[in-house]
Order: sequence, then structure tokens, then C-alpha cells
Amino acid sequence: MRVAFVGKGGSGKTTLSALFARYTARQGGPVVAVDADINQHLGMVLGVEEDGLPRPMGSHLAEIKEWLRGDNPRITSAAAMVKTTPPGRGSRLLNLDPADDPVHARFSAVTPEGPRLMVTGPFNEEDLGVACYHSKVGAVELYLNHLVDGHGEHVVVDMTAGADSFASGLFTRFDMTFLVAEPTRQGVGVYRQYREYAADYDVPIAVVGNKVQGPGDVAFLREHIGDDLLVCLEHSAAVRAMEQGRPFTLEDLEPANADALGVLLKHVDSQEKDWERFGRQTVEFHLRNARAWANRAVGEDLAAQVDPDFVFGPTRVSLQR
Ligand SMILES: Nc1ncnc2c1ncn2[C@@H]1O[C@H](COP(=O)(O)OP(=O)(O)OP(=O)(O)O)[C@@H](O)[C@H]1O
Repeated sequence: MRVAFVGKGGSGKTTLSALFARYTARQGGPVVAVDADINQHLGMVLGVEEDGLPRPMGSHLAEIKEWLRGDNPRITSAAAMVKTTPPGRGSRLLNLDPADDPVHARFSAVTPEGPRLMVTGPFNEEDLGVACYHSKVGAVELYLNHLVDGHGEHVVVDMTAGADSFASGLFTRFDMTFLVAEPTRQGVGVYRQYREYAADYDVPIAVVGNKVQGPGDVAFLREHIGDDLLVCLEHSAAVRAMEQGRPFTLEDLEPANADALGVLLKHVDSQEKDWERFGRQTVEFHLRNARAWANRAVGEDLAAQVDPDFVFGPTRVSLQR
């Protein structure tokens, strides 16, 4: 399953992405945590030192593309397969086994409590123009387009704050998006904004209250968010101590907060994966590529004369578990 954490700047997206990834890894099954936030702190909260960070995907887009475009689709995972026969050059698919594909092997690092970490890499001043921001986050989108996540496998993406996170197609790529909201007017304001986008694109969301300090805060969130409020995490002394540089493992987390992470995981895993939608997105992605290859190979004029059903009709995608 693919899970994103979004929300207002400073609401706790990075902290909750890291805690959720650690908690999920502890239950078994592979977990990849992806830092797609302009403020690249996910590695730190996962306990990775600066020199242990993986190679940044955002500045190696060409290398990732090159590998994904490989000529012979080679799908080796027995657990999760999509078979597709796009005409022209092949298009490789990824699974979460780093032994199986160079993208995970080259662009992820193991973190102390189990999740593998992938990062877009730091955003410089000149990156923050819209085009550059998207070219870095585009590496993550490309990765998710090619990834087939199997049963019991999780990808957790720490998204950037505010509207930038809905400005690329990336936000439509998740089975569940958790919107992190502090019990403040601004926090619930971002929820209202995101709810509109999510409804337009049929994106499943649930709200996670964060840093709540008592029943009044929970009541405030419930009043403004209603049934979309899934669970709340309390303001955490353990998280604060971690921020101050103390060693931290999940055992240090307050039991109520650990229980809340359990609620999140249960919610994710209870979502029947929308295979039809996932399959449709995968087919559309490969057809788009196939059209681009056809245009390049024979020229747009000639390619436009061909009945797409004739060319693409035989493409069959079967999703097997
Ligand atoms: N439940 C919590 N209890 C205590 N402190 C918290 C909690 N959640 C987050 N924090 C603290 O709030 C601050 C902001 O958290 P975090 O960096 O995770 O937010 P963010 O939404 O990812 O921010 P940004 O938009 O800058 O990426 C951090 O100092 C973090 O330690």
C-alpha cells in the first residue's frame, strides 16, 4: 500500500511519516519511506546520520529513467507482478525487494528500525521555482508509476507542506493520504482546502490530529473535521526529547501514541486496494509511453493515422497476487 502524509508546514508530517514507517516495519513486511518534502528531515527522524543518507533521486532522474526504460521487462518478484506488453521498447517494473532491482539498490539506505529510506535530495534556492521542484519530485512520481507494491508491503511518502503537494500528479498516487492537522484554525483550514482537491480527484484521505493536549483539542478537531478525523496523537515528550538529540526507539513512545500508529496501519490495511483504478493508472502510463515511442519512431502524423484500438487493444494487464 502507498501512504502519503500531507498538511500544514510544521504540523508533524515528517515526524508521523517516520513513526508510522518504523511502526509498520516492526509488524514485518518491507517498508520504504520516501522524503519528498522540501525540508529534508525524514532521514534524521528515522535515525540516519548525514553520511548514511542514500543517493538523492531528484538529481539522478536521467539515470533512473534510463534503467526504467530497459529493453526487456524483467519481473522477478513472484509476490507481485504486472504483465504488460507495450509495443516498442520495454518498460521495467519495480518491486520492493532491493535484491531484485537497481533502483532500490542504488537509491535507498537501511535505517536502524528497518524501513529503507529514499530521498529526493535537498532543494536549493534555485530549485524552488515550480519547474525545478517538480523535476525533483517527478523522480518520486516516476518511481511510484513503475512500482508494484504487493500485499503487506508499504511505501510511506513525506510530502511537502501546503499547496505544492497537490500541484503534481504525485498526490493521486496513494491508496491513503493522511492529512496531519494540529488543533488550530489554520490546521483545520488546510483540511478544508485538501478535502476539495481530494474529492475532485477521488483521492482517499483521513485526518490525523497531532500534538493534541487534552479533550478540548480533540473536541475542536472533531467539531471541524467530523468523521474524517481518524485518530489523534498527543503532544509527545519522547518526540521532543528525540528532537533534542536523545536516542529514540519506538519503545520510548507513549503507549497512547503507539496505539494511534496502530490505528493508522489498521486503517491503511483495511482499505481494499482499488486494483481497478491502480490497473487503469498503470495501463494509461504505459500507453502514454507507447504513444510517445510511436510518435518518435514514425512521426506524429503517421502515428495519428493509426487506430489506437488496433495498436493498443491487445495490451492486456493482469494483476496477480
Ligand atoms: N506529537 C508530537 N509531539 C511533540 N512534538 C511534535 C509532535 N509531532 C511533531 N512534533 C514536533 O513539531 C515540529 C515540526 O514537526 P515536523 O518537522 O514533523 O513537521 P512537518 O510538518 O514535517 O514540517 P515541515 O513542513 O517543515 O516539513 C518538530 O519539532 C517535531 O519534533
